[in-house]
Amino acid sequence: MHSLQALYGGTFDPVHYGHLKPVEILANQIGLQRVTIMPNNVPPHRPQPEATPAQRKEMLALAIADKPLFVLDERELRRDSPSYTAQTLQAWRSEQGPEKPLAFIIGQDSLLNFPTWYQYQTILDNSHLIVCRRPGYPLTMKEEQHQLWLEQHLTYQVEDLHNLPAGKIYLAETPWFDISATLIRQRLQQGLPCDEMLPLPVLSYIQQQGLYQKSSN
Ligand SMILES: Nc1ncnc2c1ncn2[C@@H]1O[C@H](COP(=O)(O)OP(=O)(O)OP(=O)(O)O)[C@@H](O)[C@H]1O
Ligand SMILES: O=C(O)c1ccc[n+]([C@@H]2O[C@H](COP(=O)([O-])O)[C@@H](O)[C@H]2O)c1
Repeated sequence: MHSLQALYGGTFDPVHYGHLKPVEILANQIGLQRVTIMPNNVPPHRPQPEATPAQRKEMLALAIADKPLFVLDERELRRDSPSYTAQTLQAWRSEQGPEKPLAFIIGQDSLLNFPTWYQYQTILDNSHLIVCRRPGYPLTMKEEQHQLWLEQHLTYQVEDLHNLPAGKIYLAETPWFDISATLIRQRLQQGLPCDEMLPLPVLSYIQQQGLYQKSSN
């Protein structure tokens, strides 16, 4: 019996409840024992984050310290080249063997941009995609060919994620959390409170490090 392993990649500049809460709920819904959080080093499709890799890693460590569901994976932090998910998942698949069910978790906004990712079609050869809902983003792909691609891979059966090694896309029914790292960076820069948006130890660390104070957004 192979248990489903899930990887959750992101820039996490900073990590917030919009990352953590949907995935905790998802884990309960579909029976995930463990979620591996993987911060990228060089995000492929966006400017370099404001916080350093070490600071983003430390914020994640603080955020998950009391959450045994999550473990941290530093593999992308150790690479100086762009953190292409296709390459990371290829390596992960080689380590885990061909039978193990593997999944990569993303938010709805990432699904919409997914066809622009490096070698995106190979990602489903190595893992499933699990998509969490996010307010403000449509449920359908911008281009018809990508909508067709999505529909070809969609499953509504949680069992498929546990029984097949890869290849399915599952749109999870997680609640909306209207939080983004951009909003947090902007609010901090304006001196507005963010207590409801991210764990207190992360907020204290941000203040202690003097992060997100200049107007870089
Ligand atoms: N509020 C949210 N609800 C659901 N998924 C989210 C949410 N925020 C982020 N995600 C997902 O988490 C992953 C990592 O996101 P990321 O670290 O870029 O956070 P972000 O808040 O989108 O950052 P930024 O505002 O800097 O672009 C992505 O797959 C993204 O879709
Ligand atoms: O491989 C790619 O081309 C690619 C393009 C955009 C994003 N990703 C990955 O998707 C995850 C979420 O990205 P982001 O930018 O929303 O933090 C993170 O692990 C990124 O490395 C990957």
